[in-house]
Amino acid sequence: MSKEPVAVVGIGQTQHVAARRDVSLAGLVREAARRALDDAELTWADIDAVVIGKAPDFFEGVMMPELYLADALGAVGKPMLRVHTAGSVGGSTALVAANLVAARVHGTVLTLAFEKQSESNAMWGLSLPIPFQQPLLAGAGGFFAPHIRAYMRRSGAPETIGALVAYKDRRNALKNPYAHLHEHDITLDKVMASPMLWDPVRYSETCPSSDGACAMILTDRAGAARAPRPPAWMLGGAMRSEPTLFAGKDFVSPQAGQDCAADVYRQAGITDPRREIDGAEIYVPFSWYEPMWLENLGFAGEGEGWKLTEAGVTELDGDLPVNMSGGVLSTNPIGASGMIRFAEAALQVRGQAGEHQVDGARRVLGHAYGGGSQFFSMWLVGAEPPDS
Ligand SMILES: CC(=O)SCCNC(=O)CCNC(=O)[C@H](O)C(C)(C)COP(=O)(O)OP(=O)(O)OC[C@H]1O[C@@H](n2cnc3c(N)ncnc32)[C@H](O)[C@@H]1OP(=O)(O)O
Repeated sequence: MSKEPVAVVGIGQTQHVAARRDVSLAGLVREAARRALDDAELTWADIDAVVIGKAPDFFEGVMMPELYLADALGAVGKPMLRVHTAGSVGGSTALVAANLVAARVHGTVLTLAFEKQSESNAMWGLSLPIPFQQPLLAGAGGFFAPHIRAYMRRSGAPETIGALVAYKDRRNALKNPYAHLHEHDITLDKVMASPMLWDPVRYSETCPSSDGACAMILTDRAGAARAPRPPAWMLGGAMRSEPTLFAGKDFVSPQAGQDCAADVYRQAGITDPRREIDGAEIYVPFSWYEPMWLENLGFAGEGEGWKLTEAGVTELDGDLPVNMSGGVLSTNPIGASGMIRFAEAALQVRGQAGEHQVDGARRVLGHAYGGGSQFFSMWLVGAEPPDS
């Protein structure tokens, strides 16, 4: 039996900031959910099931928050499910919800991902002492910096590439009212003069820690026909995992990421991603991950990703715009960040991305990764249904 086509008919985000002291976790998620319902012009009664995701509980110190969020998310008397795949969770949560629609288990599903990092300290939360290793890691930056160095050495990329990505993403964020960082005085010189945090990652080349939530309403063909605004259609979606450490693991271009992208392209009938995809929202928490993931996702050959960045191809008005919303580099409520990538891709093909809209975007990729580059989730959305 063929799968039911899946449409995104509602999207809601909170204002992403360093600390949302005015709301509880429940208040934060409800705000995003309400906005998604309003966008779809639906009520809580129209939702058949709720699928939520967030990164590890120790980010807020609230264990199993899903136990008390059922009420805030209108899930009393309905199925509710929590997904966890570290930083990629926002993407995999959306895919679990999409698969419930595709399999005709539910007609309309609310999916939501969140993080309220101000309740804790993500950098030190991510500095876990791993058995049998030197306890020298300071946060995710400490973990990923050596892999960036490996990429720089392998590709021969000039030192300026990371700053170019940061300068672009922070300028894009100025066009996105929901973005956390709005640095109106940003310049390339300012990025390059910012303090070195985790060599080679400077202060302006890292993501902030954010509070925020993102929600989407996913529905079937009948639901899409009733939608008040143009839907985004899922053309392909996939997840892949691999262990954090194993002999032969390539941290610069993990096999799981390559396989995940290849699966999505196969489902969507894409044979040349660089030419057939109009833009991408890629999970880039540290600026150098833009060229690294461009290669991992097949947009550039090995060692060539930085050339796209340097040539301006990934700028908002470039040939392959990347992180039009300002990306993770400007907003990182970790658990929500993957879903924000998926939602921003959907906004683009719905023509509703406002000032950071790419003219005529028809097919856009949403990407997320998490853990020690071990979980990947991606989807490709289009302006037309998959069978059109
Ligand atoms: C899979 C993954 O997602 S891996 C990535 C996981 N996330 C991380 O590793 C988080 C990395 N970032 C950090 O650890 C922190 O934001 C740091 C170290 C860069 C800065 O730490 P702090 O100065 O203590 O940040 P804090 O959250 O208190 O924010 C202080 C101010 O600086 C701003 N700020 C935080 N980071 C940045 C940044 N990188 N660039 C510019 N401004 C920033 C905040 O918005 C806030 O401003 P506001 O008071 O006007 O709202």
